[in-house]
Amino acid sequence: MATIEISGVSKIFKDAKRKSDVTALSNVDVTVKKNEFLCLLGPSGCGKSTLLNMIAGFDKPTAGTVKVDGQVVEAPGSDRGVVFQQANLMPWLPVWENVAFHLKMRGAMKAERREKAQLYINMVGLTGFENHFPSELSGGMNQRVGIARALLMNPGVILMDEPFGALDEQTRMDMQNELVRIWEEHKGTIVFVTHGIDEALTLGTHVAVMSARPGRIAELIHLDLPRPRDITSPRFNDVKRHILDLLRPSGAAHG
Ligand SMILES: Nc1ncnc2c1ncn2[C@@H]1O[C@H](COP(=O)(O)OP(=O)(O)OP(=O)(O)O)[C@@H](O)[C@H]1O
Repeated sequence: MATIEISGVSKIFKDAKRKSDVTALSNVDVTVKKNEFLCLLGPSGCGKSTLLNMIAGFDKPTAGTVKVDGQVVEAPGSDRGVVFQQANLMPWLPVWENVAFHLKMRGAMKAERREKAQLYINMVGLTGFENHFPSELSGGMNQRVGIARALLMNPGVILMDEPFGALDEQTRMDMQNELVRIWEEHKGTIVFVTHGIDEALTLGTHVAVMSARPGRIAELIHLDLPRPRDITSPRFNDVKRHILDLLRPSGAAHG
């Protein structure tokens, strides 16, 4: 069964101040199967975050439906973990308490929280930093904490909105490799928003190339490339060239 089914989804934002509406998404259909890794790729403003927010349950479509495991999404839920561009950690809590935060909300005892947190801290490569505070860690490490926090609830779906966008190039590449390793180990369905073509091609099993105004899926590409992905390989560059064509305004119009 498909994990995520997006059918005929449109989103219109009412702009009362300017008396004009913004059609952020128009008639989007995408299906993401269990354990697939879908990258939403497209230019700024094409509606990537809007689509992700609707899967997360932060917002609702104007038309169409978003289903996760057959249920229409009405609100956020622990079956979907979300990682944003900024980790949004609680600065007054040490790493392990941030990672186990949702468990605390559920009333879990300290010993259980500490034990569970350690599993996921180890998984994201932060062993030894359990008692550090967010301000004592680098941006990349803070993002690892955010990823560990999302993984801890063992959600079937992880939604990531440009999680490595604020990191330097080297850290971003390290984090991409880490994420693929975690995904291969942990499994689960991932939807990952990016405007980096190399990032999408390094990570995904699929890339949904989006075009702007109004946002729609120009093409859903299945990435049949071996892992680890070699960004210098001819096949990688063939797909990259095809995506660049799709993203050109004329290509998108015909896509
Ligand atoms: N709450 C809102 N109210 C009004 N318009 C909005 C709102 N949220 C998004 N939009 C508009 O919808 C369109 C899509 O925005 P969205 O943030 O989803 O794009 P994006 O592809 O994620 O962009 P970026 O890559 O720059 O983050 C944009 O034109 C944006 O201005």
